Amino acid sequence: METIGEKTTTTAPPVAELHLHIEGTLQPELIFSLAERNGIDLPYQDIDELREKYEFRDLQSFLDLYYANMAVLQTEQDFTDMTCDYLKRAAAGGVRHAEIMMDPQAHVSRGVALETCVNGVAKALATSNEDFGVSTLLIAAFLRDMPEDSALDVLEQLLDMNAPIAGIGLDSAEVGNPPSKFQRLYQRAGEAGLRRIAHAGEEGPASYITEALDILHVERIDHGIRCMEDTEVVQRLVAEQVPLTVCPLSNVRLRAVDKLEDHPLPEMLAIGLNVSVNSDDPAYFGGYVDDNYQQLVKVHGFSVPEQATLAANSIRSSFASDERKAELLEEVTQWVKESLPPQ
Ligand code: HPA
Ligand SMILES: [Zn+2]
Repeated sequence: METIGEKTTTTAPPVAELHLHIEGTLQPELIFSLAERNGIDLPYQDIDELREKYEFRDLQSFLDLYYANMAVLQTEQDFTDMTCDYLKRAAAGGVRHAEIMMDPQAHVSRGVALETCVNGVAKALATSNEDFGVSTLLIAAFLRDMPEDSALDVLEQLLDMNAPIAGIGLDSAEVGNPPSKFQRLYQRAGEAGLRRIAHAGEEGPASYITEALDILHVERIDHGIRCMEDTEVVQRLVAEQVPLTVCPLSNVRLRAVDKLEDHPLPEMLAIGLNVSVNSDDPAYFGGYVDDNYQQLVKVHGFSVPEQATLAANSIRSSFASDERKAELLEEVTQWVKESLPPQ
């Protein structure tokens, strides 16, 4: 769709992807080829049968399949191949910087060594800028439906092995697992100099956002869309410009919103929240970050300037160096010039 006259464009802007689970990039084709490589029997006959399961009722129904499919990830090479596949596709869609979450507990609990999953992903990230033009950071995400002591144990192992992680995150089943459950984990991460982010306000209430900020001292909120239910929380997020890494297609596919037309992102942008657009688990939710942008243009008529604001928010909210941020913000400026109709 090329509708420059309406100030929209088919190409998404250069962005930083800040909310991406690397295990959520496992495409069905790769699941089947890794299963064959590792001699793993899958409970599906073919890719079509697997894809039929991608109809989710809620976050948990997705997580059940997300964790089950990880069974094919056994060797360092498996993790490297998965990460390279994502970086190649993300780069094609305009991603220039990616801060990638991985769930180490989901792998060590399957008998995969911590070094295997960490080194496998890290090997792909080490040359991502040269290979794909994407600068990257790795974030260890911890499972909130497991005990805090399990997370603390894995974090200590990551620190002991000097794992190349920039920060920690908190994901998995949100309701009933409030951020306050992980106060010691986040205190330890802060003492170790790690950046801190957390999922909050996806299915959980706006109060989880407040807990993540005041008890875990996070710098970014993953999702955060349920802030819109609490005026005071919204006012604080606007005043403090707390980054919210929103995932529109994910919210539709996990039924956090009924359809994209109902998504609060346009209002969130309009009232001055510091929002970015991300793909979350693109292999499961029908699109990479550029597909999210294109759906937002199609359904909500996001203009070139609005897309540029979202892109600039993603870059400014990243943990990239100031030099890298300036470089990417200049690319967004150039994208706007190329996307707007000639004066
Ligand atoms: N929310 C919680 N846990 C997750 C998600 C998410 O969006 N994606 C992968 N694990
Ligand atoms: Zn997520």
